[in-house]
Amino acid sequence: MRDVRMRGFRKRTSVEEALAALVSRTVELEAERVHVTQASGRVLAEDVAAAASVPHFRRAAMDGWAVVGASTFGASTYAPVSLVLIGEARPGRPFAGVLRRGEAVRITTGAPVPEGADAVLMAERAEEITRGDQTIVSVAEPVSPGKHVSAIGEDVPAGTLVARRGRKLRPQDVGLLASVGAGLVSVVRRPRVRVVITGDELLAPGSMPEGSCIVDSNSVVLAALVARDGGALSPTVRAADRYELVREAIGGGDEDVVLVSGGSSVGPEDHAPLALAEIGEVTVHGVAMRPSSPAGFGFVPGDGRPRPVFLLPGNPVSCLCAYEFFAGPTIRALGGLPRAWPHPRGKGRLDAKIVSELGRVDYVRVKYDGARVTPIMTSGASILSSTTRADGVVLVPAGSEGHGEGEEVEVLLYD
Ligand SMILES: Nc1nc2c(c(=O)[nH]1)N[C@H]1C(S)=C(S)[C@@H](COP(=O)(O)OP(=O)(O)OC[C@H]3O[C@@H](n4cnc5c(N)ncnc54)[C@H](O)[C@@H]3O)O[C@H]1N2
Ligand code: MOO
Repeated sequence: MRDVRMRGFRKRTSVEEALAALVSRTVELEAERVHVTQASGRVLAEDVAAAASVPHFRRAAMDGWAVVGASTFGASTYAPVSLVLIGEARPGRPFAGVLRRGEAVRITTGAPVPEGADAVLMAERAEEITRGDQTIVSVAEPVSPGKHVSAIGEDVPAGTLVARRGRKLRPQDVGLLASVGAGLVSVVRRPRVRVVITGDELLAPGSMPEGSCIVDSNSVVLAALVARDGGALSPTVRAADRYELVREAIGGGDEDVVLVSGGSSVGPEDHAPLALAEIGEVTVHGVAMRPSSPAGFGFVPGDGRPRPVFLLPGNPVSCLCAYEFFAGPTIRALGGLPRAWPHPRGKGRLDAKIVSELGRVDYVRVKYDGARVTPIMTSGASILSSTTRADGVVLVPAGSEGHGEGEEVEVLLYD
């Protein structure tokens, strides 16, 4: 690779071209089977059909008595109908016999409705009276057949498709999968991600900034972003600004994705691009975007597939921005999720213009109140607080020189 250090970038790749190079070389990982109790948040790798109906028996929807509806017809407070109580049904403890007209079985919600019964009379609509050695259910109101009886498959009939391949399973999805009898579920393997933090000046998160050292914030941001995108993070690797150490940190390990923070640019200590070129390939270095123009990526050989390595500029906003444009979509795609930015979107009118350059994509931090979009002025790539003051970002496409005051724009919201 041509060493661009201290010479600068002659040509920058467009965001579009850079993304295309990633799309063509990063495909969904293989599936693995996990227990349904561990499947929330995972992406289904296969369609799942219900192996069993829910419910798989006729189920009482109310507490009361199971009856033959027709035997209560004509009942009123003045002329109650008497039914003979012949037993009890509880959830998990069904009534074993067959119920006939004129009979009642005490039943609680969730219990199987006895054979012969076709309705459940609510507890409020009748009362039990002891008459001799019999218990009589005195019914003051008729109940129609079918009332308060959940049919087999009312919730899910057996054989129904309950979740499609590609779905990111939500808590209620895994609940439904469990209820139809799913045990092991086939999900897309989570991409394993290695974060390499370079920089002699960096102290581990949790430290107090001191002397000429600053606290590494990029690994904290990246860890949260990787988790958001479904990646499984390995322990952070810290490399001092020495070529061999950076090369070892990038090449070591067997993670599916490597994120390298810092040392991406053209200074004498910016070893990451050269190290990547030595152990693999630099596909893109220098992108027509702001911030993050020194961003890049390439591939190192992996077990059966090339593993993408992302060069994320050290400046905190640039690091976040390069992740969002390139690493995030790739990690999501490897894990079976859409590449598209996961941010909720809003629309609003700019109350100040945004100036960009033709051919360059801009990542502009803005405040957004649901209607007005205000670009944040102090917005250098080293100003991480510009992203915490912002509610979201406006992306200015390469084909635009910016947006005028009053123009309607789309905002990608940070939460
Ligand atoms: N001659 C040129 N110089 C620079 C260019 C250029 O095109 N030509 N690009 C500038 C831009 S833009 C950026 S961005 C930076 C990116 O450089 P590096 O990726 O090599 O980043 P570093 O030099 O390592 O660090 C930059 C800055 O960020 C701080 N930093 C680094 N890592 C972290 C971290 N983990 N947490 C918090 N802050 C971090 C570091 O201390 C520096 O202040 O290059 C410009 N130069
Ligand atoms: O692109 Mo640098 O990423 O502006 O600070």
